[in-house]
Amino acid sequence: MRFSYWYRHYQIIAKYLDLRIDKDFLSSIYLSQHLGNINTNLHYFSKICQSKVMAIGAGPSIEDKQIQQFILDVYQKFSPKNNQSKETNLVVMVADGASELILDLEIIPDFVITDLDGNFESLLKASKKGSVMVIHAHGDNIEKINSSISDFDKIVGTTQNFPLTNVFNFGGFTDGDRCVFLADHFLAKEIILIGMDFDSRIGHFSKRKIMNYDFKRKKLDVAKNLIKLLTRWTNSEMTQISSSNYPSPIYGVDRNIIL
Ligand SMILES: Nc1ncnc2c1ncn2[C@@H]1O[C@H](COP(=O)(O)OP(=O)(O)OP(=O)(O)O)[C@@H](O)[C@H]1O
Ligand SMILES: Nc1nc2c(c(=O)[nH]1)N=C(CO)CN2
Repeated sequence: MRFSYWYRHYQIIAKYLDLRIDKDFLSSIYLSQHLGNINTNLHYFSKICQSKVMAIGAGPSIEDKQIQQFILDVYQKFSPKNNQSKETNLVVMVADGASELILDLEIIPDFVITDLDGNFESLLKASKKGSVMVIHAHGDNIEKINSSISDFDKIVGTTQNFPLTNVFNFGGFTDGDRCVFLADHFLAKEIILIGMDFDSRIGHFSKRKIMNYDFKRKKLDVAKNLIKLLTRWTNSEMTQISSSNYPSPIYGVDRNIIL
């Protein structure tokens, strides 16, 4: 997404959520400093091109057994070690809190998209097992950026503000919709949205203690609207998988499948 186009949306989001744009910028500067001058390996993302991406959020539907079975079935069928056809590579992208479940299912995510707000043990475990950590700097995680970056191995920095050395802006806001923007940016052939239940209750794998419920709900509104916006121009085919317990259709996606 072109930065100038994103920036207009970011300004609207900042106003809606009452965010401090200066603090967002400061956080990105710290992240850039921590990552240093050695070029980030953007080669990590090359596997996304023409792939099938499972973009997994922490909505309540991932607590349902049939959704977990769906994730396992897709993984078993298309993961590089099982995929005989080699036509479509599978890439697993997980938003923050959902990494706990995905690791429990014995899947190592290719990418964990995080603002370091999720279960820290799961983030560390994913990183130790080889996941690329796509770490997002914003005005409300400055302390975590400064204290935790050195705990992770393969890191790519992101921001919702101006891009800086080793800190990229691929568009998107919450960890869930940023998975989808990242997959689109690196030209995924297909994006399967799972656990993106933006109209439902806050998922158990999302933050356990919600400090500000209204703020969290508003962030989910933003996420849903951004994905709707992306459906207007993306060339990736988008399929949303949800469960009948938590219907949260995103209009504009190519297919809505309710399990
Ligand atoms: N009902 C839902 N509850 C929670 N997360 C959801 C839901 N539906 C979709 N999601 C997506 O799953 C992602 C889970 O991420 P998580 O809540 O762990 O971290 P986050 O984006 O940093 O949120 P926050 O900082 O607000 O806690 C969210 O970013 C959101 O995009
Ligand atoms: N300033 C600020 N920016 C964000 C925040 C947040 O809490 N504060 N949360 C996000 C993920 O949900 C994404 N961006």
